[in-house]
Amino acid sequence: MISDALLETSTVEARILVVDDEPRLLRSLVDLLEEQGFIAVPALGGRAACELLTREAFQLVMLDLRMPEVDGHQVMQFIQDRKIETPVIVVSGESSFTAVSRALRRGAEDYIKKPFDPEELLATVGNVLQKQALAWAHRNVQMRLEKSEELHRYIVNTSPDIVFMLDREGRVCFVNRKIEALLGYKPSELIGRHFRHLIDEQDVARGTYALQDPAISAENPRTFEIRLKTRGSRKANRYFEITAFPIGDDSGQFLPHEIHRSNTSDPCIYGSARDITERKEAEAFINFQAYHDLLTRLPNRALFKDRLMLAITQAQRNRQKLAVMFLDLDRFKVVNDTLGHAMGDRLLQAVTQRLESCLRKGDTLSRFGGDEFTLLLPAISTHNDARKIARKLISVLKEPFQLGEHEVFVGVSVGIAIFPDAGQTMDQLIQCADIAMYHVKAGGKDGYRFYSETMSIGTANRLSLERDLRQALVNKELCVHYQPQVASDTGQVVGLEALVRWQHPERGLLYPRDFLPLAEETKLITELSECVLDTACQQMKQWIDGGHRTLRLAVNLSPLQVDHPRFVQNLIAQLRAINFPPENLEIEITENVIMNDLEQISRKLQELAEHGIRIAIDDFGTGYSSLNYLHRLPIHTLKVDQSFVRGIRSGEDGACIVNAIVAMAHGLRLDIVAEGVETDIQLAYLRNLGCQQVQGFFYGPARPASEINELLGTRAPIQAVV
Ligand SMILES: Nc1nc2c(ncn2[C@@H]2O[C@H](COP(=O)(O)O[C@H]3[C@@H](O)[C@H](n4cnc5c(=O)[nH]c(N)nc54)O[C@@H]3COP(=O)(O)O)[C@@H](O)[C@H]2O)c(=O)[nH]1
Repeated sequence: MISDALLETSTVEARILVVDDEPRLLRSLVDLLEEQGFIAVPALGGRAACELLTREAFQLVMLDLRMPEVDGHQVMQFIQDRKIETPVIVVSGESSFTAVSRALRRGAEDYIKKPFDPEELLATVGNVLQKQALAWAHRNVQMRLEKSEELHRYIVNTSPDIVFMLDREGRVCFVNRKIEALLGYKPSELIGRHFRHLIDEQDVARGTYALQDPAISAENPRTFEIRLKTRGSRKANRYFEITAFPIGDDSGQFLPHEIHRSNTSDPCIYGSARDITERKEAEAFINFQAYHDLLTRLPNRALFKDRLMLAITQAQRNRQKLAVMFLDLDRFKVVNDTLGHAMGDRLLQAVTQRLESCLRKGDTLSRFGGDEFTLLLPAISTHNDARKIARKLISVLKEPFQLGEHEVFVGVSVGIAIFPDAGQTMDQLIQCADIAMYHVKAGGKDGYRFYSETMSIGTANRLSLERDLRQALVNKELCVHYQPQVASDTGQVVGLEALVRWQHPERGLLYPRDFLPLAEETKLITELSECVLDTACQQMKQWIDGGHRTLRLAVNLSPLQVDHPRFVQNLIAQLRAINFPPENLEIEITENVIMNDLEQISRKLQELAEHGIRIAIDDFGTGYSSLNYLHRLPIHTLKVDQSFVRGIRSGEDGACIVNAIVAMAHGLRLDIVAEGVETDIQLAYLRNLGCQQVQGFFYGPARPASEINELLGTRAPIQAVV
């Protein structure tokens, strides 16, 4: 190894090791060299020379050949073995061809014959030293170059970006090792392949065009985003930001070694590719979030409106129809409130899946908020197309949902608005579908309706109706009608259900379906129900005091009323105020009210039962599926819903359900009242089944108190209304 100090020394200051076994000759050679300004170090014999070469560095060795013990050939062997890179000039009395060629083969630079000519010797020394200095300088440059290339190679290979070069045809001439980490290809397998093979199919045209653009230059590089294909990775492609520009013709000489070995022509384009996959994914997520509902992954309101606007434009252009549906889940609140929000979320996801299973590719289902969905069916031919889909949606949601260990039932109310009949604009169509949906809800839920103009009139009237309802409570326009509950075996009236009516000054007698949904929406229901309870209790008190001691009053309670924190105290206070016997009162609540908050309801009902008030479950069998609560609550009566009673007449299924409910009520020792009895066949069937009490148009509708007075006055069994 050559030390830097030696390299920097001029040939004049060179240290020269002079080796001879003849002291006189040695001295004269040293003197001659020192006179010329060299630093001459004498070594008397081969052994001394080897010792000095081991310890010190020299730029030249002047070496005698024939020496005792260690001769000149052995010293050269020593120099060779130790890889000492000091040139040797042999100064010897031997001049045979064999001796000279042997010395030169061993590595001697030159050969001077003794006795030597001082001038010739000095000229040879100067030549060898200069040659040596040149060789060392060249080696030095070479080493620096190698180091520099190594450094650049390191920089290129450890770059966080892919660095590449392409030839004029677009074939890869060079690519750094980063490509393996990012895309899974070894650089060697890409050399010679066209860059286009790496580009994702969707971006090939854009990518190749960008690289061929004649406008790009080193000063004006082209930067573009593109997807590159991966190999052996979970992702099929990754996003890159590529910066590329053409390189000059003379760049070839600076190129990495491997380029020259490849089967490509000269590099023409230099580029770097930065992996921006994470940024792209984050952007995509933010974008997705802005236009989708994260729970269901459905388009949100904004995206739905956008798609609807486009669909309207297209439908207008092609003179086609389209349908907008507004879907609102029935009984979702009950599940959410009773089983918790996590279950509510799972239900919404499951509902989404089922709804999606009914749709075609071009349809857009969106979550509008809460348990509301909207659906766009672009380009339908007739109302019938929308009708079929609506029926399908309703039918798939009818099946129970399994949420963990809970089996729950929801339904859906669907309002449909058809373009252009219902409206011409996006907002009009959504609003009309919403109005139609509201009418489905008001009419008993779980169904569909097409929007019609008359619905809007109703909607416009809602505001005035609300004002009127407030006024009605003040003006005492609400009245109570009573429907008899009759013992199925004797025909005796055993109870009366209080049902509210509204004697509207202009519209005449209104029924609960005309105003109760509005009363619930506006929260006027609490006041209304209290007013009904008060009127009915006062009236019933007169009948009880008149001798009908066991006559029972059944009153419907609204969920809001029951939900009130002072519900029990208020009810008891109300009864006490008129001295009403609590055991003559039966409150009717639906299963949904119970499931709203089972714990709290259970406490409240327990308190009421302790006061002697009876509790009936209204519309039994139509609400929440879990029957657990029957054990946990103080329930006295089950009221079989009219829909099941109707089934007695129309088919086996309805009758089966009635059979099951009556059997269960017997098993649980509960009273049973069958609602909606309209025919003697139904009455006979129920009586045979052991259903003790019935109620329905067979015995007449709810009637004003005056008519009930007459009915009770006769004390005879009540007659069927023919
Ligand atoms: N919170 C309050 N809710 C009330 C009050 N009054 C009524 N309601 C609720 O409105 C529902 C509808 O009541 P209504 O229109 O009066 O209908 C009742 C009966 O008229 C009807 N019925 C009775 N027999 C028959 C029949 O043979 N056929 C037939 N098609 N309908 C019949 O059923 C309704 C009674 O049902 P139910 O209450 O389930 O016993 C009503 O359901 C109440 O929920 C009120 O003051 N407060």
